[in-house]
Amino acid sequence: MKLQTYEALLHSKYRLSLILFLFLNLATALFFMLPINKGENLSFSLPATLIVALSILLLAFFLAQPDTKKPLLSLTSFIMGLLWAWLIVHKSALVFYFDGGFLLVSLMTIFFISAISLNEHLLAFCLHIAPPSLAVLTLDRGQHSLTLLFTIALPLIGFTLQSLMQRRSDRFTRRLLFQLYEEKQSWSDLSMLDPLTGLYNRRGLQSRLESLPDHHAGSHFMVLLDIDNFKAYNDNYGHAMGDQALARVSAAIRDAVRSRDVVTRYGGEEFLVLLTNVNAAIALRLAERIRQHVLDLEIAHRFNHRVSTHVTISAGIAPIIERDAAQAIANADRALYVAKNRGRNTILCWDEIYDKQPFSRPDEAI
Ligand SMILES: Nc1nc2c(ncn2[C@@H]2O[C@H](COP(=O)(O)OP(=O)(O)OP(=O)(O)O)[C@@H](O)[C@H]2O)c(=O)[nH]1
Repeated sequence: MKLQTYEALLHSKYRLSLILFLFLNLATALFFMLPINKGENLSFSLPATLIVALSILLLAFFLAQPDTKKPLLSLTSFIMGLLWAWLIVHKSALVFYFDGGFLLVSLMTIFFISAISLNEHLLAFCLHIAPPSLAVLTLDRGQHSLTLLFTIALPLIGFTLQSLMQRRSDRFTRRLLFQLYEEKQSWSDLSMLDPLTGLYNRRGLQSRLESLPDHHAGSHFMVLLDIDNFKAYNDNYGHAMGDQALARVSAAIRDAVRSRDVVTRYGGEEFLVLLTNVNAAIALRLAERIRQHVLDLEIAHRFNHRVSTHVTISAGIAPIIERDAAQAIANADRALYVAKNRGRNTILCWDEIYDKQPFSRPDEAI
């Protein structure tokens, strides 16, 4: 579940409350048009007609405008509350026998509408019941104060407490969701990094490739790098020293290129650098800088003696053509093998070997 999905869920709940609220107002106002006493005609009072008309209009509006924002619910509730107060005053004048029963029923009806449709919106709830409650208390003139106050206070207190609990639980859910989302993000970030070197792994590279902006052919380059004679280094200095060397070489590669370039640990002692928005000359210069930075580390490697007394690196470079990164990597790989054949500590561009004789892998050549 995404954060946006949760927000969308809250919005759809809000919208449903609004529609239910209008529907209940509409139905109740129509019911209030029925005659109070037997034998009377339908009473089309102005406030009841206004509630019906407003409910229909707003229902049509909200159904047509699904993105309507929250404050409208409070405003609509208050307007409806005022109209209900007006309707109760109007209707009470027509009641044949006044014993407070009509006021009580009216009040309960308003609370019924609010409790069902506004149970998650305390402000709208209060704005809806306030005008009719005041109207009822005024009309009653203190005759049934206790009963009416009890009828108003009990649901109001209950509703407020329930609303506070609901808010706490909503806040908790929201916090939990944010926390889970952040954890998911950091797990996802970690899953793209190589733990030894801190560089991107293949998954990280894939993700960066997917977000690579469109470019004209040949403006991004792949540089595949491989530490020379690393097996001999491991065999003679031990695996732990090998790990240290790998970490230092990784840092040197990262240092040598620009921050927008993507440096990946592609395999054991193999690295892939995605150089973005460069031309062939700059790509070659950056690869040369990497080679020099690694040599400048001066990591002793006696078993690399045919090449140097320090750890060295070889590289193959190839442009990405028609967004085909896999083909560019394959081409860079070929150039790398030829570079190894040519004595290691060497950089070679794909176009230098393109269309030339098939080459053999360095191990096969030795
Ligand atoms: N210490 C350490 N060694 C690793 C790691 N991953 C791969 N290696 C070692 O890297 C070495 C790679 O050796 P090879 O593929 O034979 O290549 P090489 O000896 O570097 O020879 P060339 O590439 O031809 O110059 C192997 O001995 C692997 O065990 C790692 O995470 N840590």
